[in-house]
Amino acid sequence: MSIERLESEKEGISFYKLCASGNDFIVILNFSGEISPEEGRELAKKLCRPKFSVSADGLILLEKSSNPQAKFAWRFFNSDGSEAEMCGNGARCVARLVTELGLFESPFYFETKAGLIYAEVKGKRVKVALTSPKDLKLNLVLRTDYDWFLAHFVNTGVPHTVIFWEDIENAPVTKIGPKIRYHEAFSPAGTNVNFINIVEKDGQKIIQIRTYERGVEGETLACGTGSAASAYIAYKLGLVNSPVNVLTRGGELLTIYIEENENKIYLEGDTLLVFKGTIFEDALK
Ligand SMILES: N[C@@H](CCC[C@H](N)C(=O)O)C(=O)O
Repeated sequence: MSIERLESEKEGISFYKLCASGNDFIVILNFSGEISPEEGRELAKKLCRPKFSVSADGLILLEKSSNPQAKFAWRFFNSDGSEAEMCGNGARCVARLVTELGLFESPFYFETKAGLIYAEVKGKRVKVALTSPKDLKLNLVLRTDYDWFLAHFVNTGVPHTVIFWEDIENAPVTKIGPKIRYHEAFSPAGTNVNFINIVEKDGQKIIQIRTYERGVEGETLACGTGSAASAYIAYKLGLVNSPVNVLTRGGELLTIYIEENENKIYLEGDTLLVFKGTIFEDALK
């Protein structure tokens, strides 16, 4: 393919690349519905690959919603092509994108498989209200072929298991993560797995977190719903007060607000608009 042809090529899928605290996403405007869910799954598998393609933790299709309360809907695909009900950091990214593009004015609601998400955008800072936490289970004993673990569980849009681990630098994220992710206690949906430690800095408690993500099948630099789940569990155990600061593996702080009266968790942090691009044929083979 010649440079001239590449430059003049009008065909191809336009996309945006965004990042929230090191959790990165490819976002495609699919309001025409041209890309089917099956094609979305295939695109995620191809385009999320590092080195061979754009590289990302997930791919998001923005679509029309039939819910009168929602401005739009999304389909979220993990990098392995699996579809997830929700993604906190992805939600912050799309809220920023549609606002920057002038498509919708903040605040607004949008539709996910987990339910309606409320979003407020202030420049690059985005705050979203997640779906109400459900299925809370504290103090589960999980046996694995390696060892047993004391764990906690909550669904903050997607399923999350939380394990306290003091030496967070050496937490066995990729060794034990998959064993818990596929543990029979969470079958068939599986779970994301968060290792957390609470430290005190300048009189303030901070949760350090590392997450093994379902559908990425590895550690990511941040997980919004995982940070929310961890803060919620630490709060329920009486270990922290709201708002809770969560230090992600990527080094950014996320702020989690727990509103008991509304039974809601809010997730706030910065977002990055990284680039806009066009996918060429070669990358779709
Ligand atoms: N990184 C996300 C969660 C994405 C979905 C997750 N991998 C799953 O399949 O449950 C976040 O920021 O919440």
